[in-house]
Amino acid sequence: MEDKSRLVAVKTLCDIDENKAYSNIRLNHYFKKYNLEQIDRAFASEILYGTLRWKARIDYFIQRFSRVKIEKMSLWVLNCLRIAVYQIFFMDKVPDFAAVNQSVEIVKLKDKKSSSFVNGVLRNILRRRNEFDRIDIKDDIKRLSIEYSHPEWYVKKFSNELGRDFVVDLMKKNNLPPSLSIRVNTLKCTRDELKKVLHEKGIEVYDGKVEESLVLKGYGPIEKSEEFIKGLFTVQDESSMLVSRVLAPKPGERVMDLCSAPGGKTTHIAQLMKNNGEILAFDIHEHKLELVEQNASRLGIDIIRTYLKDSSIFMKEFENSSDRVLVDAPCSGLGLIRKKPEIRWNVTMKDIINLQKVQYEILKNASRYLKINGTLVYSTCTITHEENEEIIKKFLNEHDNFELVDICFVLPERFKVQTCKNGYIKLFPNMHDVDGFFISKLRRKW
Ligand SMILES: C[S@@+](CC[C@H](N)C(=O)[O-])C[C@H]1O[C@@H](n2cnc3c(N)ncnc32)[C@H](O)[C@@H]1O
Repeated sequence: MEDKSRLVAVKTLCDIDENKAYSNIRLNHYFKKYNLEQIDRAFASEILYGTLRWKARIDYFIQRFSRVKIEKMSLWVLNCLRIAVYQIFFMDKVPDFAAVNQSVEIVKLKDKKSSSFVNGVLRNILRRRNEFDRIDIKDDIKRLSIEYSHPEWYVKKFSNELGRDFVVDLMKKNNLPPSLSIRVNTLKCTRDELKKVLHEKGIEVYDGKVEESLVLKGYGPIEKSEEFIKGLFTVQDESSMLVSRVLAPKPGERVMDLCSAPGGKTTHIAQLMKNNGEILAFDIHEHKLELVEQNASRLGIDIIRTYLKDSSIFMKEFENSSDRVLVDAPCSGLGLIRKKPEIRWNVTMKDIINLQKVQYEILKNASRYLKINGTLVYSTCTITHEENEEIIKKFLNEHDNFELVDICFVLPERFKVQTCKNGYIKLFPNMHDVDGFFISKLRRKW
């Protein structure tokens, strides 16, 4: 089997469909297993992420040309069809015959007798390729769901909450691969210094919207670069960088980060504290806490102590002890659809409702670890009001010793939306060109 890239894409797609696996983790697993070169990794990633993004649209088209219902196909067969359709309609440089033949070859690896079926459907599709844009659905929500390849519940929910035009714009943005932002490790160098070094290496690099961010275009495997290994930067989205800025920790303070892994914000907090003070970093997963430690060590940070704990259970020993507490809560992740397109297919409304419970418990506990006048930041990488505004509203109803605090002055101009003076912001990829995020800041009054 020559074509390992496409094979890796099909295997990863099947893992995601079968086990709700994370795309990046499975992809890396197969990259190593099949020993893929950089160029093949890039090709596999493009096919995988593109297919995931356009899955509903691709499936709709496949169904039109197949007598067998999609639900009746094996995942192996279906994903071989999907990647071929993606290549035919979304990748200019792939010849049709290569897309078709390679999928037929991959099907044979597991299911020889289905190869003629796959060949037939794909040849049919090629003959009537001009019909790809035809969507014969009257219902507006259902049609948008196919046209922009998002689940119906998503289109319905956010059309109601944010308006139809906004959601169309959001879905368009969700379907575009984002640029890569990195956070300069200001403990080791300045933004200008790192920019110069990367520029000299031929990387297209620009100042980002946050003080310590750089945005890279057309980058390679940046995490293998000498600068990364030396700890001069961390890969982090700009909206995520704003969280630690809103927390605004100072050198010498004690900060608790209750959901810390893999440490993006924890290490940023350490940076803002000039590696002076104390950060207690909690998480429920041991293997993820190891990442916090590895990241801290690479970045030259030594004020972080990790704790394997369930933050939804109150820890009496930390009561009234901290200047600042961060709750970067586990959430549905719907703000990250650009980077992890599978999230849209894996999350359900039931998940969102279930997450509310743990989010609220962690926030409630967090409030008890603060000293009087202490700062509490609650953030998520999702855009649902259930996991954001509703949590804060309930918290304030039950905690009259807390108030929301104006955060406008810490935000770069571009992010100053109306609500920031009321103590919170919600960021959207289509409005702010960053991951979708919610950030709120509270103060303990007494
Ligand atoms: C949004 S991620 C945190 C990202 C992290 N703050 C960063 O910037 O790199 C949420 C984290 O919460 C952890 N988590 C989930 N439930 C938890 C719980 N009950 N107690 C502590 N951590 C939990 C997850 O393992 C995950 O690492």
